[in-house]
Amino acid sequence: MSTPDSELSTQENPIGGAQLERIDMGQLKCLRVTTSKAELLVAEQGAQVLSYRLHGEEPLIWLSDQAAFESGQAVRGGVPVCWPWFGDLARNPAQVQALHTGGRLPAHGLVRNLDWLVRGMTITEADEHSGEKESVQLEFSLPPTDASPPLRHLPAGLELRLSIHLGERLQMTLSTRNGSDQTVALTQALHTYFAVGDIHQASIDGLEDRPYIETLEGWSPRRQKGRLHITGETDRIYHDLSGPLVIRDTKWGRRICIEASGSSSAVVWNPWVSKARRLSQFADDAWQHMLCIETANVMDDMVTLAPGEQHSMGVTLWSEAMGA
Ligand SMILES: O=P(O)(O)OC[C@H]1O[C@@H](O)[C@H](O)[C@@H](O)[C@@H]1O
Repeated sequence: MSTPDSELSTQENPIGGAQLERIDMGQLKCLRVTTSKAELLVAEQGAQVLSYRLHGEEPLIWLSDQAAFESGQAVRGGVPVCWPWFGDLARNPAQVQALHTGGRLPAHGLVRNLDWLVRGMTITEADEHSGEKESVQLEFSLPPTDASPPLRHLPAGLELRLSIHLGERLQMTLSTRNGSDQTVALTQALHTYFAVGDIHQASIDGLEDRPYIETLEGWSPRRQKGRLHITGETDRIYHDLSGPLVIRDTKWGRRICIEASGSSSAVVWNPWVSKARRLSQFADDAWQHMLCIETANVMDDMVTLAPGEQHSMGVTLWSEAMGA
């Protein structure tokens, strides 16, 4: 059965089974979802998933031990939403840059440290008669562009939503609708920080033979040879992706599977030793236990929307025991 928003108490779902609670983490209002299989924590600021773990297992999504839960500051870890540009605006296609001539132009766009609106929370209980599976659905939207000062330079009527579905797997879908009267070009990412037992024993399948941009060496074009092992600072933009990406984590004996839709590019990032020391909310040795694989629409994979058009980019995550 589904529980409409109004029936959800701020403590827990009185029906039992899956629970949804409102909690504060420092200055941030958060939603904590607990199902029979997993726990998920999401901040209303940035509609940022902060952590995700299956009960009894290591976290799938990494959250920094030094995370600051402060208003106006993106949290280090989880899944920050990068929109309507990814990374440094100056590195984006000319059509994307052309839309942003006023206001602040921070790395990764404008929305990861804004308060989003909670549009819906739905709990579906398992029902063996109907075959319904237990799940929780959260719906967030960005406030209208004219209601939030950092968004006022965007074309009026541009809308952004994030749907988060927690069932057997975690699914996130970022949808943009161009309700403005002009064509809009944007880049974006679901900047997922994955947790790994030991980066030296982790590798990524699914990038073999794919073209990529090596941002650490003059943004030069390269081609991936074989499976990717992370052996130093890594900051790459992969293109022409089609199948799932898989993190093989030998230390924790599991695979994390990442299936994207509406996206053919991904960013792979690990700061390694010296950049780790310069990062905010990041312990000096934290690089050993995280790996970002960011489901994206970047560079030639940017999204162009005529008035009235919409685009959705999604990612589904799950883990499997190695050898299974
Ligand atoms: O520190 P930030 O702004 O959250 O960015 C973290 C990293 O995000 C990655 O997406 C970029 O490719 C890196 O270059 C960057 O360092």
